Amino acid sequence: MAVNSSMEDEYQREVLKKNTLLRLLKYLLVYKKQIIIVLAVMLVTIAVSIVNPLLIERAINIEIPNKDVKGLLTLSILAIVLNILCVIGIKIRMFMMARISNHVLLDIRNELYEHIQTLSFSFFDSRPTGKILARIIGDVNSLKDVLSDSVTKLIPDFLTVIAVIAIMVVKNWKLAMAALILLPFLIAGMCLVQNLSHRRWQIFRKKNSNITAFIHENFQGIRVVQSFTAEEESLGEFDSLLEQHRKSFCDAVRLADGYGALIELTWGIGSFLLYFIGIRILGVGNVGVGTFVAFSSYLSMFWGPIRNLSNFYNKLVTNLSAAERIFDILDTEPEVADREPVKSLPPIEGRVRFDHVSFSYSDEPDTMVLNDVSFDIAPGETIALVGPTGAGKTTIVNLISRFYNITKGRVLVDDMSVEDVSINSLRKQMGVMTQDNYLFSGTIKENIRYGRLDATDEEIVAAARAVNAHAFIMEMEDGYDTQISERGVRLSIGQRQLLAFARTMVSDPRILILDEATSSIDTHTEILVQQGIESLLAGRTSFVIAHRLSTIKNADRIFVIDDGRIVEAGNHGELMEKKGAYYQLYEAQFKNIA
Ligand SMILES: Nc1ncnc2c1ncn2[C@@H]1O[C@H](COP(=O)(O)OP(=O)(O)OP(=O)(O)O)[C@@H](O)[C@H]1O
Repeated sequence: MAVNSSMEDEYQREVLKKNTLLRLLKYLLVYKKQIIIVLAVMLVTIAVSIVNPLLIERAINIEIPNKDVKGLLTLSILAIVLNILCVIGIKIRMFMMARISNHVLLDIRNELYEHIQTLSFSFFDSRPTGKILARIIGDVNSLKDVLSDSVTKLIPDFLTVIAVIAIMVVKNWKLAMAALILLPFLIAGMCLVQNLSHRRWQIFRKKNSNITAFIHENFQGIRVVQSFTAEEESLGEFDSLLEQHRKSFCDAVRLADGYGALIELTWGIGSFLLYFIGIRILGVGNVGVGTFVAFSSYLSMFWGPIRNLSNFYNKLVTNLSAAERIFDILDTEPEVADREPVKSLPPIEGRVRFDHVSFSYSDEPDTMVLNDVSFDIAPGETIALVGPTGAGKTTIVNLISRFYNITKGRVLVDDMSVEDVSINSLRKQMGVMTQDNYLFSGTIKENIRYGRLDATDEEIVAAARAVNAHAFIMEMEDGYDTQISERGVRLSIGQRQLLAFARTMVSDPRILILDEATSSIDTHTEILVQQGIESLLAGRTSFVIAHRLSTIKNADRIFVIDDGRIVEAGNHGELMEKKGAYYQLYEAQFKNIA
């Protein structure tokens, strides 16, 4: 199913819930030492809470009838000390557990982020950024409660239930049976409800992710939305997403609420049975008031945790779908990956060869975007790629950097197939400049240094000078230390291009891929940009998806691409003489641009 729209639900594999749970617990086990301390503290607090009713029973059955004030006082002091210890213990365990679960969330988020970085273009092509964000932020956040509750609630509640049952059975098994007789019904109800509930929470998560994707996409494109005055339509779509979200939440929560009522009912009937059987069948005289009071306390100590456990179970079912979504991404293998045995590409001269390359973005037949493309480029040559839109120019350059796996044929760099060398060693020697020229928030210097992280300040200035960016940078308030915001919105389009040139210049790649921006800029900046391009291209093998006549004319060879094939190749003069596809393109497109 398509996922590249905020209006569509993502496809998600059905995953065995038990596996998801075990996998989540593995993250907790990294902190087993701290968890052991939490559990030890917890055992003490549980023991104290279980002893409490026994103290009351003793007070009512023995000390009060015997009017033993000293005994009562001793019991009270003991109860106070134990309960203070219990409160301190609870605070310690809560603090420690909050820290552990926070660490686990960071670990998961880190692993997710690291993994997503390894995924190929095809992964990002098929998913809006908002949906990826929803998984890294929203889904990971919703695991927080499950993680901390699984240790701070699940284990103590479970232990409490076991301990209370044991004490009740030892003290009076008939009363114990009376109190617990409804438990099997509750468990059966829980099993019935959970499958349905899980599915509904899965739907809710998808709707949630659609909203994040929509908001992200809309704010990214806010300039387009506002300039086309499409706010109303946007709002309409958003309302519809909110409505779907509300409905999915209500569907899921209705089940959860119904289940909560069932627990309360079972608790009430359990208490009734305890008193009924105790008084009518066993007789108060046979049981003792103190024992009744103690049993009544145990009953709430029993049903309280049972209620917590089922709430936890509910939460688990709710959030397990978030965990599944996270693991779904972690299990996605990068389509483009190093092939074993992987070799590092040694420093290259810059020869590039396409050997009968065909390529399709999808697995479906008859969708070839490139058809049997072959060429051989000598080191240092500049190739201009021209052709109608959608012809396959970007696709050709994407394959040189191996952003996608080639469907048929081979791409060779210095006679080594790009599929046989490590992706890292290949891309390190390439400079890829798309029209996007993405700049990050930070200083100008940091943005240029992104090209090569160990570049010195002098190298950064030299690179900026070489591409004509130095002058405008020095005119800014803090020169190279001027802060720019995300995407460089404070800069003009021409300035952004010059900065992107400097960033590539500092990385000093042997092979340069440049998608020339088409946007028109003022004549002065245009001259600067043209000179910048010339300095960038000098001495490197360059592929330019060319839109400037000057670049095309200066290129050693021009490839005219049409329908995924090279239909003509040669320099400007040769192709003009030929009066073929290039000549027509020149007459139609390039003749009138300087
Ligand atoms: N990520 C993608 N997934 C699927 N199809 C794609 C993808 N990118 C491009 N295409 C398709 O591949 C074909 C070639 O696209 P490409 O971007 O290589 O063309 P182009 O010559 O660079 O066009 P332009 O000059 O408009 O940028 C087009 O039909 C396009 O729709």
